[in-house]
This record gives sequence, structure tokens and C-alpha cells, in this order.
Amino acid sequence: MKTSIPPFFDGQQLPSLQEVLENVRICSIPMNVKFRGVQVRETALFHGPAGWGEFAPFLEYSVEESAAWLASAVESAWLGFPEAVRTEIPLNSTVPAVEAAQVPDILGRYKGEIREVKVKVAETGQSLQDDVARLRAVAQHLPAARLKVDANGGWSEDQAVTALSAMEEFDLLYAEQPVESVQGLARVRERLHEKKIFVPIAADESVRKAEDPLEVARLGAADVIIIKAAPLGGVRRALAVVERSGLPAVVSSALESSVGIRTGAALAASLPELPFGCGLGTVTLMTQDTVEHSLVAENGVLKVRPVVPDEKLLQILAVSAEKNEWWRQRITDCYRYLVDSQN
Ligand SMILES: O=C(O)CCC(=O)C1=CC=C[C@@H](O)[C@@H]1C(=O)O
Ligand SMILES: [Mg+2]
Repeated sequence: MKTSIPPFFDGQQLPSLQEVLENVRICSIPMNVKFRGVQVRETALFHGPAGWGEFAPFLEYSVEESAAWLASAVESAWLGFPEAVRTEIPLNSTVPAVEAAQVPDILGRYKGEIREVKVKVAETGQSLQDDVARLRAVAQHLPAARLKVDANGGWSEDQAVTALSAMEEFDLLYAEQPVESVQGLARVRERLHEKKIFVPIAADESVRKAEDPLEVARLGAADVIIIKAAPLGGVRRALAVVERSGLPAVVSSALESSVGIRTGAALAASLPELPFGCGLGTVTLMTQDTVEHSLVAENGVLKVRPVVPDEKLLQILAVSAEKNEWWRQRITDCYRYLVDSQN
């Protein structure tokens, strides 16, 4: 297994900071439903010679963590995407940690047939009973769909083993980041195997937030990796992580508008294999979008196509002058971090 991954922006010279700042539009988009504590999504869009890119690190992220997201947005807008091997991407629908009664409403927002659903679990303040009730509501509403869960590292190892044992009846496709640490993932996986429970373990934060995104694969801590273009520093770097990990991969969103989803779709379109539905259906969880015709799935399939933001929408969604300044400073800080890391 090769261990290194390519440098940011594929080692190419970055456009100047001035060029980047001249071509940015900052937007604020209210969510339909709270997702990972976010009610309003703030995001920056860049226009470059190759198209559009989206930079939307969550507001609490450090410059160091956000810099990878900038590299990804600049890659999309200035370099463009690598060659694709497919034009259609199978997607999962996503159910946030809502009450079971809200499940039909959430699922009703997705167009057409739904074959795979990712259900958020282990939310702070909720119980295993809440999670099982939510899963049951999804299973009742869509008896033919396959289910998977995402705990965002919210369980202890004991809780993860108990919860995933209790969820055996749902025949989960995989359980995403049941616990926080890489070693914890490996132990939970082993303990479940001892109990003859073979639910595959997927690593998300342990890949996208890790200093070494390949540690999970090296330690055999997971069966599947979740990859996101922005936190991994772009499509090319994410492809390298998949190739070098040797594990099946699922492309997921970072809760962007359709411009960022297009980048995720480019990543999914370039992967040699796509054994599961990708988590790129999150535009449906937002009240508005930056493009007129949103990049959403129909019957669980997303057709890859170019997207261009709509000027009227960009004006409607534009942030205040103060917020705009804050974002420009953030872009500047991340840009400087990238330049330093290239030298
Ligand atoms: O994978 C999906 O179905 C949707 C995307 C998704 O779950 C996420 C998007 C953005 C931030 C993350 O906390 C979250 C995730 O943990 O995968
Ligand atoms: Mg996740």
C-alpha cells in the first residue's frame, strides 16, 4: 500500500490571492431541517477558468482544517475535474436525527423512488430507542430500501456494540463512524465479529479529519471509507486516498449547494467502483440553492452535468457586508496556509 497522497492543488501553482478574491461570492442558505446543528449554511463560491468551486468549511473550523476545503474549491474552479468513467451516480437519501414522526416528511422531499437511506444516529440528548424508532419509521415507510446509519463518532465502544446489535434486524449496509478513534473502530468491529454480527464499519471523520487518512486502511479498522472532496483537499487527492486505501469508497457531501455537489459528483464519476449509494443528496435538506436547477437525484440516481450559479439567486442569498469581510479574511488566511504548505 502506497502511503503518501498528492500535495494540495495537485502541486500546481495556485492562482493569485487577488484573483481568488476577485471571483468570490458569499451566500447564506437556511436549512429545511437542522443538520449537524446547522440551521443556516454559509458558503463561498469561486468562478475560475475551469468553472465554479465551492468553499464551505463549517464556521467553527480552524484555518488549518479549512485550507483543504479551499484547495478543493480552487481545484474545481481553476483546474477542473479528472476524466469520468460514468455519468450517473446512485445516491442515498439522508435522514437527520429527527423524531420518527418527521421521517415521512423528510423522505417525501426526495424525488421518485428511494433505494438507500442513511439515517443519523447517536445525536447528543437522544437515546438508542430514539434511533431505533427512527430506523423503524424509515423501514416502515420504505420497506424495499436498504438502510445504513451514521453516528458521527457519538457512541462509546460499549454503546456502539449494544446499538449495532440492537439494529441487526435492519440488516444495515454499513455503520458510519460508530466511535471516534481509529483504534476504537477496529475494536468495535472485532467485538461485533465475536458476536457474529458482521455489519460493515465505515470510516468518515477518521479519514477526512485525520492527519493520515490512510491509517484506517493500514490498521484494518474499517470495511468501507467515506470520502468527501472538500475536506480531503480536492477530487484528485480524494481519488488517491481511495486508490491507496484499497477499500470500497462512498462519496458524501459536505452539505454544500449544487456547486459543491457537482465536485462530489465528479469524484464519484471518476471512481473505478461505486458499490454503495453516495451521500450527495443533501441539497434537498436546504430551503434554497445557488443554481436554478438543483443537482438532485431522481429515483435515487444523480445525472452528472455542469452547474452554473444563478446571478439572481446569488444576490438573494448574499451575506451582509460584515459577514462578507469575515469570509474574505478567512479565504485569505487559508490561502496563505496553502502557499506555506506548498513551500
Ligand atoms: O452522507 C450523507 O448521506 C449526507 C452527508 C452527511 O451525512 C454529512 C455532510 C456534512 C457533514 C457531516 O457531518 C455529514 C457526515 O457525517 O457524513
Ligand atoms: Mg459521516
